[in-house]
Amino acid sequence: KRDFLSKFRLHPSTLVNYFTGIEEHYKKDNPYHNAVHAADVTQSTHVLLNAASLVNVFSDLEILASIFACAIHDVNHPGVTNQFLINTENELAIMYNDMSVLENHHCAVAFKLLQEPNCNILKHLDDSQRKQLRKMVIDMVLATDMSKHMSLLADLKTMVETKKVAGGCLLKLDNYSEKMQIMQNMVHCADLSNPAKPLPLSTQWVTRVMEEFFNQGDREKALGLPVSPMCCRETANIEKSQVSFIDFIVHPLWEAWTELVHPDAEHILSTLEQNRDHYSELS
Ligand SMILES: CC(=O)CCCOc1nc(Oc2ccc3c(c2)CO[B-]3(O)O)c(Cl)cc1C#N
Ligand SMILES: [Mg+2]
Ligand SMILES: [Zn+2]
Repeated sequence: KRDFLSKFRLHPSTLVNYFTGIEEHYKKDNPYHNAVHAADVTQSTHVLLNAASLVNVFSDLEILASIFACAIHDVNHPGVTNQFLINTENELAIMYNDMSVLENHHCAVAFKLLQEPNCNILKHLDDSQRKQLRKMVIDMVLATDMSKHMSLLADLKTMVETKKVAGGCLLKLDNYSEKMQIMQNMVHCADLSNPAKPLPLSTQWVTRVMEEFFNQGDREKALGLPVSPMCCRETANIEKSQVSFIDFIVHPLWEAWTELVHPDAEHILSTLEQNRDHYSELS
Protein backbone atom coordinates (compact mmCIF):
# COMPACT_ATOMS: atom_id res chain seq x y z
CA LYS A 1 0.00 0.00 0.00
CA ARG A 2 2.95 2.31 0.58
CA ASP A 3 4.89 1.48 -2.56
CA PHE A 4 7.95 0.77 -0.43
CA LEU A 5 9.22 -2.05 -2.64
CA SER A 6 10.01 0.42 -5.38
CA LYS A 7 10.81 3.42 -3.13
CA PHE A 8 13.48 1.42 -1.25
CA ARG A 9 14.20 -1.16 -3.96
CA LEU A 10 13.17 -3.97 -1.61
CA HIS A 11 13.55 -7.29 -3.41
CA PRO A 12 10.43 -9.49 -3.01
CA SER A 13 12.29 -12.78 -2.47
CA THR A 14 14.72 -11.09 -0.04
CA LEU A 15 11.72 -9.67 1.87
CA VAL A 16 10.14 -13.13 2.02
CA ASN A 17 13.42 -14.71 3.16
CA TYR A 18 13.98 -12.13 5.86
CA PHE A 19 10.45 -11.97 7.29
CA THR A 20 10.10 -15.76 7.12
CA GLY A 21 13.24 -15.84 9.23
CA ILE A 22 11.79 -13.26 11.61
CA GLU A 23 8.51 -15.19 11.85
CA GLU A 24 10.43 -18.41 12.62
CA HIS A 25 12.33 -16.64 15.39
CA TYR A 26 9.06 -15.80 17.22
CA LYS A 27 8.47 -18.74 19.54
CA LYS A 28 5.38 -20.58 18.32
CA ASP A 29 4.54 -22.02 21.74
CA ASN A 30 4.34 -18.61 23.41
CA PRO A 31 0.59 -18.11 24.07
CA TYR A 32 0.94 -14.34 23.59
CA HIS A 33 4.41 -13.26 22.43
CA ASN A 34 4.35 -15.13 19.13
CA ALA A 35 4.38 -13.99 15.50
CA VAL A 36 0.65 -13.16 15.59
CA HIS A 37 1.29 -10.47 18.21
CA ALA A 38 4.03 -9.01 15.98
CA ALA A 39 1.67 -9.01 12.98
CA ASP A 40 -1.06 -7.43 15.12
CA VAL A 41 1.21 -4.59 16.33
CA THR A 42 2.53 -4.04 12.80
CA GLN A 43 -0.95 -3.80 11.29
CA SER A 44 -2.12 -1.55 14.16
CA THR A 45 0.77 0.86 13.55
CA HIS A 46 -0.02 0.88 9.82
CA VAL A 47 -3.53 2.07 10.78
CA LEU A 48 -2.25 4.68 13.28
CA LEU A 49 0.07 6.07 10.59
CA ASN A 50 -2.98 6.68 8.38
CA ALA A 51 -4.45 9.24 10.79
CA ALA A 52 -5.33 12.40 8.85
CA SER A 53 -3.38 14.57 11.30
CA LEU A 54 -0.21 12.52 10.66
CA VAL A 55 -0.30 12.92 6.88
CA ASN A 56 3.03 14.40 5.64
CA VAL A 57 4.44 14.35 9.17
CA PHE A 58 6.78 11.37 8.64
CA SER A 59 9.22 10.68 5.82
CA ASP A 60 9.05 7.39 3.93
CA LEU A 61 12.17 6.22 5.77
CA GLU A 62 10.56 7.01 9.15
CA ILE A 63 7.44 5.07 8.13
CA LEU A 64 9.51 2.13 6.90
CA ALA A 65 11.45 2.19 10.19
CA SER A 66 8.22 2.25 12.26
CA ILE A 67 6.65 -0.68 10.42
CA PHE A 68 9.91 -2.65 10.48
CA ALA A 69 10.32 -1.93 14.20
CA CYS A 70 6.84 -3.33 14.93
CA ALA A 71 7.42 -6.51 12.94
CA ILE A 72 10.61 -7.29 14.87
CA HIS A 73 9.83 -5.60 18.23
CA ASP A 74 9.37 -8.87 20.21
CA VAL A 75 11.32 -11.31 18.04
CA ASN A 76 12.61 -14.39 19.93
CA HIS A 77 10.66 -13.33 23.05
CA PRO A 78 11.19 -16.13 25.64
CA GLY A 79 7.66 -15.78 27.09
CA VAL A 80 8.87 -14.38 30.42
CA THR A 81 9.41 -10.81 31.69
CA ASN A 82 12.63 -8.83 32.08
CA GLN A 83 12.29 -9.23 35.85
CA PHE A 84 12.19 -13.03 35.52
CA LEU A 85 15.34 -13.02 33.36
CA ILE A 86 17.07 -10.77 35.89
CA ASN A 87 15.90 -12.80 38.92
CA THR A 88 17.09 -16.07 37.35
CA GLU A 89 20.38 -14.49 36.16
CA ASN A 90 19.49 -15.65 32.66
CA GLU A 91 22.30 -15.37 30.11
CA LEU A 92 20.33 -12.56 28.38
CA ALA A 93 20.29 -10.54 31.61
CA ILE A 94 24.03 -11.09 31.95
CA MET A 95 24.55 -10.10 28.29
CA TYR A 96 22.58 -6.85 28.68
CA ASN A 97 23.45 -6.04 32.30
CA ASP A 98 19.77 -6.13 33.39
CA MET A 99 18.96 -3.12 31.18
CA SER A 100 15.96 -3.54 28.81
CA VAL A 101 17.11 -7.14 28.44
CA LEU A 102 14.28 -8.38 26.20
CA GLU A 103 14.17 -5.25 24.05
CA ASN A 104 17.93 -5.27 23.44
CA HIS A 105 17.67 -8.95 22.50
CA HIS A 106 14.79 -8.34 20.05
CA CYS A 107 16.86 -5.67 18.26
CA ALA A 108 20.05 -7.75 18.14
CA VAL A 109 18.27 -10.82 16.72
CA ALA A 110 16.50 -8.74 14.07
CA PHE A 111 19.66 -7.03 12.85
CA LYS A 112 21.76 -10.20 13.01
CA LEU A 113 19.20 -11.91 10.75
CA LEU A 114 19.80 -9.21 8.11
CA GLN A 115 23.30 -10.68 7.69
CA GLU A 116 21.98 -14.14 6.77
CA PRO A 117 22.30 -15.04 3.06
CA ASN A 118 19.64 -13.44 0.83
CA CYS A 119 18.09 -11.67 3.85
CA ASN A 120 19.53 -8.18 3.59
CA ILE A 121 16.36 -6.27 2.70
CA LEU A 122 18.18 -2.96 3.33
CA LYS A 123 20.86 -3.75 0.72
CA HIS A 124 19.81 -0.97 -1.65
CA LEU A 125 19.43 1.78 0.97
CA ASP A 126 22.41 4.14 0.95
CA ASP A 127 24.70 4.11 4.01
CA SER A 128 23.09 7.18 5.55
CA GLN A 129 19.56 5.78 5.16
CA ARG A 130 20.62 2.43 6.64
CA LYS A 131 22.32 4.12 9.62
CA GLN A 132 19.27 6.35 10.22
CA LEU A 133 16.86 3.41 9.97
CA ARG A 134 18.96 1.31 12.38
CA LYS A 135 19.02 4.13 14.95
CA MET A 136 15.28 4.79 14.63
CA VAL A 137 14.39 1.09 14.95
CA ILE A 138 16.59 0.70 18.05
CA ASP A 139 15.07 3.86 19.60
CA MET A 140 11.52 2.56 18.99
CA VAL A 141 12.05 -1.03 20.12
CA LEU A 142 13.90 -0.01 23.30
CA ALA A 143 10.95 2.30 24.05
CA THR A 144 8.57 -0.70 24.21
CA ASP A 145 10.21 -1.61 27.56
CA MET A 146 7.40 -0.97 30.05
CA SER A 147 9.89 0.58 32.48
CA LYS A 148 10.05 3.53 30.03
CA HIS A 149 6.26 3.94 29.94
CA MET A 150 5.87 6.75 32.47
CA SER A 151 8.61 8.97 31.01
CA LEU A 152 7.40 8.34 27.44
CA LEU A 153 3.84 9.29 28.40
CA ALA A 154 5.01 12.38 30.34
CA ASP A 155 6.90 13.62 27.24
CA LEU A 156 3.86 12.93 25.04
CA LYS A 157 1.59 14.92 27.37
CA THR A 158 4.07 17.84 27.34
CA MET A 159 4.15 17.74 23.54
CA VAL A 160 0.35 17.67 23.32
CA GLU A 161 0.19 20.72 25.62
CA THR A 162 2.73 22.70 23.59
CA LYS A 163 1.28 21.65 20.21
CA LYS A 164 -2.18 22.53 21.50
CA VAL A 165 -0.93 25.95 22.56
CA ALA A 166 0.63 26.37 19.14
CA GLY A 167 -2.86 25.66 17.83
CA GLY A 168 -1.32 23.76 14.94
CA CYS A 169 -3.79 21.12 13.89
CA LEU A 170 -1.07 19.49 11.78
CA LEU A 171 1.88 18.44 13.87
CA LYS A 172 4.96 20.51 13.00
CA LEU A 173 7.79 18.49 14.54
CA ASP A 174 11.02 20.44 14.68
CA ASN A 175 13.71 17.87 15.35
CA TYR A 176 14.64 14.20 15.51
CA SER A 177 13.90 13.86 19.21
CA GLU A 178 10.35 15.30 18.92
CA LYS A 179 9.62 13.13 15.88
CA MET A 180 11.09 10.04 17.57
CA GLN A 181 8.94 10.71 20.67
CA ILE A 182 5.83 10.48 18.48
CA MET A 183 7.07 7.35 16.72
CA GLN A 184 7.99 5.69 20.05
CA ASN A 185 4.57 6.47 21.51
CA MET A 186 2.86 5.29 18.32
CA VAL A 187 4.56 1.87 18.48
CA HIS A 188 3.97 1.73 22.24
CA CYS A 189 0.25 2.47 21.63
CA ALA A 190 0.10 -0.32 19.05
CA ASP A 191 1.89 -2.65 21.50
CA LEU A 192 -0.80 -1.79 24.08
CA SER A 193 -3.71 -1.74 21.64
CA ASN A 194 -5.29 -5.08 22.62
CA PRO A 195 -7.66 -3.52 25.20
CA ALA A 196 -8.72 -0.94 22.57
CA LYS A 197 -9.75 -3.53 19.97
CA PRO A 198 -13.33 -4.86 19.55
CA LEU A 199 -14.17 -6.94 22.63
CA PRO A 200 -14.18 -10.38 20.92
CA LEU A 201 -10.55 -9.72 19.89
CA SER A 202 -9.48 -8.07 23.14
CA THR A 203 -10.71 -11.00 25.30
CA GLN A 204 -8.68 -13.46 23.19
CA TRP A 205 -5.51 -11.43 23.77
CA VAL A 206 -6.23 -11.26 27.52
CA THR A 207 -6.63 -15.06 27.68
CA ARG A 208 -3.32 -15.48 25.85
CA VAL A 209 -1.31 -13.02 27.91
CA MET A 210 -2.68 -14.42 31.18
CA GLU A 211 -1.73 -17.96 30.09
CA GLU A 212 1.79 -16.70 29.42
CA PHE A 213 1.91 -14.92 32.79
CA PHE A 214 0.57 -18.02 34.59
CA ASN A 215 3.23 -20.19 32.92
CA GLN A 216 5.82 -17.78 34.31
CA GLY A 217 4.20 -17.93 37.75
CA ASP A 218 4.37 -21.73 37.66
CA ARG A 219 8.09 -21.53 36.87
CA GLU A 220 8.70 -18.98 39.64
CA LYS A 221 6.88 -21.21 42.14
CA ALA A 222 8.89 -24.26 41.04
CA LEU A 223 12.11 -22.23 41.46
CA GLY A 224 11.08 -20.98 44.89
CA LEU A 225 11.05 -17.39 43.56
CA PRO A 226 8.39 -14.84 44.56
CA VAL A 227 5.52 -15.09 42.04
CA SER A 228 5.31 -11.91 39.90
CA PRO A 229 2.18 -9.73 39.87
CA MET A 230 -0.70 -11.18 37.81
CA CYS A 231 1.23 -14.46 37.40
CA CYS A 232 -0.39 -16.65 40.09
CA ARG A 233 -3.08 -18.77 38.43
CA GLU A 234 -4.59 -19.61 41.86
CA THR A 235 -5.12 -16.06 43.12
CA ALA A 236 -5.20 -13.80 40.02
CA ASN A 237 -8.39 -11.85 39.38
CA ILE A 238 -8.16 -11.43 35.61
CA GLU A 239 -10.94 -8.87 35.25
CA LYS A 240 -9.67 -6.75 38.15
CA SER A 241 -6.13 -6.72 36.74
CA GLN A 242 -7.42 -5.68 33.30
CA VAL A 243 -9.38 -2.78 34.84
CA SER A 244 -6.26 -1.62 36.73
CA PHE A 245 -3.97 -2.08 33.70
CA ILE A 246 -6.38 -0.03 31.59
CA ASP A 247 -6.99 2.66 34.24
CA PHE A 248 -3.34 3.18 35.21
CA ILE A 249 -1.44 2.42 31.99
CA VAL A 250 -3.41 1.91 28.79
CA HIS A 251 -6.12 4.59 29.06
CA PRO A 252 -3.80 7.47 30.03
CA LEU A 253 -1.59 6.58 27.06
CA TRP A 254 -4.45 6.35 24.56
CA GLU A 255 -6.04 9.50 25.98
CA ALA A 256 -2.81 11.42 25.24
CA TRP A 257 -2.49 9.84 21.78
CA THR A 258 -6.13 10.66 20.99
CA GLU A 259 -5.51 14.28 21.93
CA LEU A 260 -2.39 14.41 19.77
CA VAL A 261 -4.16 13.13 16.64
CA HIS A 262 -7.57 14.64 17.46
CA PRO A 263 -10.18 13.67 16.19
CA ASP A 264 -8.77 10.62 14.36
CA ALA A 265 -8.55 8.20 17.31
CA GLU A 266 -11.81 9.01 19.15
CA HIS A 267 -13.35 5.66 18.19
CA ILE A 268 -10.32 3.78 19.54
CA LEU A 269 -10.53 5.54 22.91
CA SER A 270 -14.27 4.91 23.18
CA THR A 271 -13.80 1.20 22.41
CA LEU A 272 -11.16 1.09 25.16
CA GLU A 273 -13.59 2.72 27.60
CA GLN A 274 -16.41 0.34 26.66
CA ASN A 275 -14.09 -2.65 27.13
CA ARG A 276 -12.92 -1.31 30.50
CA ASP A 277 -16.54 -1.07 31.67
CA HIS A 278 -17.15 -4.64 30.43
CA TYR A 279 -14.28 -5.96 32.60
CA SER A 280 -15.35 -3.75 35.50
CA GLU A 281 -18.86 -5.28 35.47
CA LEU A 282 -17.30 -8.78 35.53
CA SER A 283 -14.80 -8.04 38.30
C1 LIG B 1 -4.31 -7.60 27.33
C2 LIG B 1 -3.10 -6.82 26.95
O1 LIG B 1 -3.10 -5.61 26.92
C3 LIG B 1 -1.88 -7.57 26.64
C4 LIG B 1 -0.65 -6.68 26.70
C5 LIG B 1 0.36 -7.33 27.54
O2 LIG B 1 -0.21 -7.37 28.85
C6 LIG B 1 0.52 -6.67 29.76
N1 LIG B 1 1.74 -6.22 29.41
C7 LIG B 1 2.45 -5.55 30.31
O3 LIG B 1 3.70 -5.12 29.96
C8 LIG B 1 4.12 -5.36 28.66
C9 LIG B 1 3.58 -4.67 27.59
C10 LIG B 1 4.05 -4.94 26.29
C11 LIG B 1 5.01 -5.88 26.10
C12 LIG B 1 5.54 -6.56 27.16
C13 LIG B 1 5.10 -6.32 28.45
C14 LIG B 1 6.54 -7.49 26.68
O4 LIG B 1 6.58 -7.38 25.24
B1 LIG B 1 5.61 -6.42 24.77
O5 LIG B 1 6.37 -5.47 24.03
O6 LIG B 1 4.58 -7.06 24.04
C15 LIG B 1 1.95 -5.28 31.58
CL1 LIG B 1 2.93 -4.39 32.67
C16 LIG B 1 0.69 -5.73 31.96
C17 LIG B 1 -0.04 -6.42 31.02
C18 LIG B 1 -1.37 -6.88 31.34
N2 LIG B 1 -2.42 -7.27 31.53
MG1 LIG C 1 8.38 -6.39 24.04
ZN1 LIG D 1 4.85 -6.50 22.02
